[in-house]
Amino acid sequence: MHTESTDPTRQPVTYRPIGVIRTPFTEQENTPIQGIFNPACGTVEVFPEYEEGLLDVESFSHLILIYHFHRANGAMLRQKPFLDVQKERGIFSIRHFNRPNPIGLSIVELKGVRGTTLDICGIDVLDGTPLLDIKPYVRQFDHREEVRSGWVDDQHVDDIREWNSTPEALRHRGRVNL
Ligand SMILES: C[S@@+](CC[C@H](N)C(=O)[O-])C[C@H]1O[C@@H](n2cnc3c(N)ncnc32)[C@H](O)[C@@H]1O
Repeated sequence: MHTESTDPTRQPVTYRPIGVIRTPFTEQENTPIQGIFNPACGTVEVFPEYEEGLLDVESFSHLILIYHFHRANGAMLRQKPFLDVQKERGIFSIRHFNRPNPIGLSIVELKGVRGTTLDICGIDVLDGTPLLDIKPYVRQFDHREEVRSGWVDDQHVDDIREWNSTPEALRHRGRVNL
């Protein structure tokens, strides 16, 4: 999938983690497929050199965490998503961790700030996931009233929390492709 090129737009990009996400999850199969499914809590441990960047973070109820799927195991361009096991979808239409650049994002609830440790809930990542960035979730920027959700709408899933407790969801609990 990688193309050797001198084209400046195709050069590798390197980031250093700003911290690590601590969660109760050690196996992919047992990790929530989206944080909204499960109120699981954990912590974000920001490395000390970034402490100043946490100024004012405590005034937000929700944060967007951007991280590296460090246990991804290969890039794919098509996958069957969790909610639609019959049909493959393009990787950029689903949230699978095996992506060309294994970057994930989670909107989490911020419960408290203790120095460089953030207490969070609604997390869907493995323990030890390297954190790349934190952004505030801002209702005025991030919420949209009228949205289309592509193949997810086709599954007639209006409230994903309700779907999550159906027998169908329980049967597919081991699949983690959404
Ligand atoms: C479907 S992804 C969704 C993550 C994120 N909310 C998103 O939309 O980008 C969540 C799944 O990724 C897997 N996962 C979580 N953390 C991971 C990591 N650090 N490396 C590899 N896979 C991970 C787990 O199986 C989890 O159920």
